Amino acid sequence: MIGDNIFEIPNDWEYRGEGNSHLVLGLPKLKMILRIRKRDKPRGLFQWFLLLIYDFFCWWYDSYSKIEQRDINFHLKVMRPLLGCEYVSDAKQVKLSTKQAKIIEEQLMKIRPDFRKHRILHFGRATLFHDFTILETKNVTAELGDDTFSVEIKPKKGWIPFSEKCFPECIFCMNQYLKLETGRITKSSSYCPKNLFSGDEMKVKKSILSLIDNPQNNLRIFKNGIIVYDENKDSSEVEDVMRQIFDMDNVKLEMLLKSFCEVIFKCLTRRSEPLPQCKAKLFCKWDQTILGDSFPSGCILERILSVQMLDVEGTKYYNKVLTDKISEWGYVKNLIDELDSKMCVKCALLTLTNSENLRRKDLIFAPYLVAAVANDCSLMITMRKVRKEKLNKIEKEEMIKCDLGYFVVNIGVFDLYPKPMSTIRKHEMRNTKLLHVYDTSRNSEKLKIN
Ligand SMILES: O=P(O)(O)O[C@@H]1[C@@H](OP(=O)(O)O)[C@H](OP(=O)(O)O)[C@H](O)[C@H](OP(=O)(O)O)[C@H]1OP(=O)(O)O
Ligand SMILES: Nc1ncnc2c1ncn2[C@@H]1O[C@H](COP(=O)(O)OP(=O)(O)OP(=O)(O)O)[C@@H](O)[C@H]1O
Repeated sequence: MIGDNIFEIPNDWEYRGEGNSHLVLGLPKLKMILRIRKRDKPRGLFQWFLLLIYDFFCWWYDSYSKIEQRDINFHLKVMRPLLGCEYVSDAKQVKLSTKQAKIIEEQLMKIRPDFRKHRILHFGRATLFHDFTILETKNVTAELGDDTFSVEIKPKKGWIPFSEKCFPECIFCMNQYLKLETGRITKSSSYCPKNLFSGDEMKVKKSILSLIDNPQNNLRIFKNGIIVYDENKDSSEVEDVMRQIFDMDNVKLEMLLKSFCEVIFKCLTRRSEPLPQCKAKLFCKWDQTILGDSFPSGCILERILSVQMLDVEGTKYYNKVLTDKISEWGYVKNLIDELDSKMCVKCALLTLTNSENLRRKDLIFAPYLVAAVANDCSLMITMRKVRKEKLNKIEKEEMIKCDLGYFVVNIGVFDLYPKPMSTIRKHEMRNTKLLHVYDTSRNSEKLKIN
């Protein structure tokens, strides 16, 4: 917490976007984003009244701030070391005044998408993170274009754990049938996370094209922090966005898209510094043994996939051993308290959960729940084109090159807060539903053909 002082939201704030659990404001002058928790909107006067009383007690005991700090600790002490500090932002909790909060809430009503309005802002829980749509160019000597573009990808689950190997398709692909049925999407996506996480150049590039064709909530493109392409735009608008990214008028769209895929592929598979040496080396290398040389070491695809791979067994197993006595969030504090600081987080986590005399029983579920965060996180590639190409050798090596020029880039990962224990039950129910909907959809397709 920044003292107990109230954080003044700067006047230049802008609505950046929101998911199911958080709403995000961009704060351009601070180069930060403010990520505010959301909660269900109470229905009826009685629920509002209960919430008011509950809020009062939470304020009295400072509970909201403690809960937010718990999540920040998980972000900083579990997810950040697993993915690498170069990809994950620091985090600082802030307190907002009720008056400010009300003003912002009112102004946001006009901007927020209707399907997200059933959740309201939980101003007791807010945190500042680095704004990944801003590119640090202090050390770049080359002349750069004026605009910064950011490509946000929510890659979803690319790893198939043991009990899901018999599923007809991956969770993302099966979920398309369910989302079609519930009206969340109008057209099925040809994107598949397994292809993106294959590391294979052709498959990764094909995945990027699929995301452009049908972005859903898996692709967004920003220009200087303002959305220019997402599921709400017409796919024909991508041409103008590509022209702006490459700063080129006389090149065919096909060539622009080819170069875009080239840049994104190179970013997703860009080698990075190895994680700090782990003396134990018990589990930190096993995923690399499985992955072989599919990826350049330390690239963002490898880092996310290796966290997803912490779930070896799959939902079915964890759901079977889960009892109702286990609390929703207790595992987060227990995990942070029990991690052995002499090992890397992966070794410490798996040593802990494989130990025969595990003191905190809820830690058995930690690998699954940490993997669940990696299955749902997002990454952002931020880039600015080099205007004049008189670059020295070192500059060229640091930049990303494609047929249409050089780019300065940065890669960030976010949405790394813990998930509650009930996520396991939720996933088990979802999987049952997915299999059912998949089956009925396929059967009705077959009937149509016959
Ligand atoms: O269950 P999934 O795979 O559909 O993922 C949920 C996401 O749906 P998606 O399929 O990406 O559209 C969902 O995203 P949307 O609300 O659909 O944009 C959330 O990210 C949800 O996480 P949480 O409940 O906010 O912590 C996600 O729930 P978790 O699975 O991470 O618990
Ligand atoms: N550090 C960041 N830098 C730039 N933009 C960000 C950052 N964090 C979040 N955003 C933007 O805010 C949006 C919502 O944030 P986030 O994904 O964390 O919300 P969420 O509700 O937790 O998501 P989900 O529905 O996946 O659980 C993102 O889609 C992204 O566009």
